[in-house]
Amino acid sequence: MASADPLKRVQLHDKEFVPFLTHEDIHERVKQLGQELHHRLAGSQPTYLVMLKGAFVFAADLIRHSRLNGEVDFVRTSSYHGTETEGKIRMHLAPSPELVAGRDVVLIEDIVDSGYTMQAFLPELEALNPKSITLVTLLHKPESQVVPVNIDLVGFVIPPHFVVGYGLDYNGLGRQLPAIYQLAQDF
Ligand SMILES: O=P(O)(O)OC[C@H]1O[C@H](OP(=O)(O)OP(=O)(O)O)[C@H](O)[C@@H]1O
Ligand code: HPA
Ligand SMILES: [Mg+2]
Repeated sequence: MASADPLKRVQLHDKEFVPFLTHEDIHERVKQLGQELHHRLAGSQPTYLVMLKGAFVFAADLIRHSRLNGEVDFVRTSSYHGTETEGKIRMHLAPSPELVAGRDVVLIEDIVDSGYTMQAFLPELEALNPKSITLVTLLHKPESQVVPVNIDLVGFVIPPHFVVGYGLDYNGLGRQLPAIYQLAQDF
């Protein structure tokens, strides 16, 4: 995994972030994940369920690389204030039941960190009776995970530092960055 230029730090609100994964690292891995999805779900017309807001950039790339003729739907939850989860998951937008019932659902997350979001959301999704659920996350922080989550595909296993970019935010900022950065004060 190539490391990004250490000189290009970014400032978001009160915090500084240092490069961690380059756009090229991410692009290469997302392409592989798309190909893996293509093989796993060959012959299916899945529903891609995108967890807003964080997963919108990853999902846009992953869906195109998977080359499967599926439908897209969106879910929106939130729980983070600054760099910490509040532990309480708020549901702002629920999935469309008709796009889940009897369908192969590809649930697209940007990150599984504490696991609280998936712990709260997966039972709600299962209650809508999908044919199958394939959980894909770009990033996974196993050392930060508090509750167990069954993840089917992981882009990068990363250390327990707060990250931004490629859809992920710090208090709303940083989602537009093409690369991924880690919180500088963690080093
Ligand atoms: O495993 P967890 O500790 O629950 O963290 C993962 C969740 O946290 C982030 O969402 P957030 O609540 O920040 O909302 P956002 O996607 O709108 O930024 C991220 O997008 C995941 O959905
Ligand atoms: O490290 C993170 N960065 C941004 N959002 C997040 N949501 C959970 N963990 C993170
Ligand atoms: Mg967030």
